[in-house]
Amino acid sequence: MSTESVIAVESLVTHYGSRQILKNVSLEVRAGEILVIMGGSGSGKSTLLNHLLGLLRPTSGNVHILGQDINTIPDIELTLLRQKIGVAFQGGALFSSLSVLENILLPLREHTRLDRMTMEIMARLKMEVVNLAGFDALMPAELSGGMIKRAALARAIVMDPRILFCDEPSAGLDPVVAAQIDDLILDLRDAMAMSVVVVTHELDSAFKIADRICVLDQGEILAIGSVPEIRAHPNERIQNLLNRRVKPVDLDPEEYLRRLTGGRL
Ligand SMILES: Nc1ncnc2c1ncn2[C@@H]1O[C@H](COP(=O)(O)OP(=O)(O)OP(=O)(O)O)[C@@H](O)[C@H]1O
Repeated sequence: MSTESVIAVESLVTHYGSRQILKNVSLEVRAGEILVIMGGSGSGKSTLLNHLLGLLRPTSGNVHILGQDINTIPDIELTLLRQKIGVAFQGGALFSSLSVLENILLPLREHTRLDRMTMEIMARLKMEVVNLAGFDALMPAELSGGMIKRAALARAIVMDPRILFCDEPSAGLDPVVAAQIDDLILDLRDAMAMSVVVVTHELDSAFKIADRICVLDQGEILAIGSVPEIRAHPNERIQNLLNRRVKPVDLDPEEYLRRLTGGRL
């Protein structure tokens, strides 16, 4: 694995209204690695992912993707940068009125001027890779959960991205199908020499695919390290997360009263 970094996040702070959600988050993603961002519900995973995609602006701090500051680059360069990034959204985000093939063709139609036959060949190559060959004409409603995830992955990699983002790739799948998706992500990284950022709360999946795991809790990074390092980490909050022990969040009494009264006190 290279030490070149494809993503660099520095001192990221973000708020929703007056509430601080990410607290001084810094991390890097190295070329060719699979970095798993892991954390419980509400820990800030989706918020962090949205920052990495340039969909949210931070209160302070910055995010560099492939060497460019995603919050300050001109729109035209942002469009070019986005072509080097593939995103497999949670739930697939397939267009229900388009067939599997048409869904996978979308990025090529949007970003290239290739002729139809070339685009179809490129899309079908990726359908082979994700084991969906021959399912061109099926509509999203006709797909199983695992097939939806595979179609979303095929669409995310159709432009041969440098970085692939996967949001909860195995959530909602039975264990066997979830394990197949994990294997597919490992195969894709090896075959396409991409960096992969996976957001998940599935421990088994994280331990199986991660080169490094970033543990997020209440908007802060508790640790970043290899699977053995995270498993053996002495931090109690990390061990609680790994052992699925739910510890009540320390609540400020004033904040608690404000919540109970709907902000009227
Ligand atoms: N649009 C929003 N407006 C206000 N607060 C928000 C918004 N989106 C998220 N939050 C809050 O920010 C915190 C982090 O949410 P986020 O969705 O990033 O967590 P998550 O780790 O992805 O959770 P999950 O695994 O349940 O999806 C939560 O407390 C959530 O309530």
